[in-house]
Amino acid sequence: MKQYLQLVQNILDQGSWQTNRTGIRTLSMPGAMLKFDLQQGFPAVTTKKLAFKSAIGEMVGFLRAARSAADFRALGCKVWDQNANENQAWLANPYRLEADDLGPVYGVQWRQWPAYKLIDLARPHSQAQVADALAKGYTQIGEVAEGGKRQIVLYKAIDQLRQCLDTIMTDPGSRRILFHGWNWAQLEEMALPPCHLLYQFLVDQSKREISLCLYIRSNDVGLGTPFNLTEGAALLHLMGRLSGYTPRWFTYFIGDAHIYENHLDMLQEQLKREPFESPKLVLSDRIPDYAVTGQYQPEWLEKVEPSDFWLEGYQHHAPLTAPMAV
Ligand SMILES: Nc1nc(=O)c2c([nH]1)NC[C@@H]1CN(c3ccc(C(=O)N[C@@H](CCC(=O)O)C(=O)O)cc3)CN21
Ligand SMILES: O=c1ccn([C@H]2C[C@H](O)[C@@H](COP(=O)(O)O)O2)c(=O)[nH]1
Repeated sequence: MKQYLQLVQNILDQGSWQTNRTGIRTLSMPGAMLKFDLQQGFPAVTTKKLAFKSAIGEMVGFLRAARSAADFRALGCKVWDQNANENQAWLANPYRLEADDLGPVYGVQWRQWPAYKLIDLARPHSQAQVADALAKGYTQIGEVAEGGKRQIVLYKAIDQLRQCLDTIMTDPGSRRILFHGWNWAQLEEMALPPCHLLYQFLVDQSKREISLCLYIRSNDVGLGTPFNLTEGAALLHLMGRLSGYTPRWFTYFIGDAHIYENHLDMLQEQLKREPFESPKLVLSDRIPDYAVTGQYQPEWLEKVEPSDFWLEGYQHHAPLTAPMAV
């Protein structure tokens, strides 16, 4: 995983000091890209011990639309505890429901993006529009009268991830297979607005390969990047397994790439270490391979467990860690 070390070195060479909401300064660099051929191995950091089980637990939590740090802990991932319970701004936020609550973060948007339609009954084809919305799974939740106009309110929770998987199956040539976490209508209800927020899947029908472009608006290169690389690549493997395509290119775009001041020692130490060969990700045989079964089983998006994922041949240097900025 030389690319990770190159990113760290680039930030050290070209970054500049910035202040931010956490009170811990960062060396920051605008714009970075890492691109991995997953056929050559899994992008696990090797210059320290990757908390693989924790990262996979977080991803499984996203798949299940978790909104509580307790849900993540139950999956073996403790990294949300501080954001849920130690951030003063969040503790004072009226949308925080209870201890451990995170609000409608990541998975809630991935699996249950709230969608509303307002249909003015006086406008052309309004009845056909209502019928179309009902056929697409919306339910009528009310009626409002605004300025004398009658409007129907319809609601549905959009399962963006499932729609992506469905589209990979039904229209693999589509250039619209993406899901988004940045829901402006709910940002203020979240403990933290999403960092990894745009996932686009690209299918190569002739090679029977699937690729992912992931955009991360803000990335903590010391702690966040190793997790985000693991989760993005594992998600691509899972989507490939369920749709019968081989995972290939994982392209990782960062908006604000930064190193927190108190992570510098950890990263300097990693730069002194020679990276090992990349390991291989293995998915349990429990997860049905569409290429083998020919049976589409999208319910496995929810059924997978952290124990269904493991690394083979993972060689790493001694563990290193550093505090998370809250
Ligand atoms: N400042 C900050 N950085 C982040 O990367 C981050 C947040 N906040 N808030 C939300 C999530 C949580 N993520 C995190 C948070 C902490 C670790 C972390 O402490 N990792 C340790 C080991 C953790 C473990 O053993 O479970 C590490 O050494 O990798 C990783 C990802 C990524 N996110
Ligand atoms: O998956 C994640 C989640 C969070 N981060 C980091 C990036 C930043 O250091 C903080 C978020 O703070 P903002 O002020 O909202 O940018 O968390 C990450 O790297 N990966």
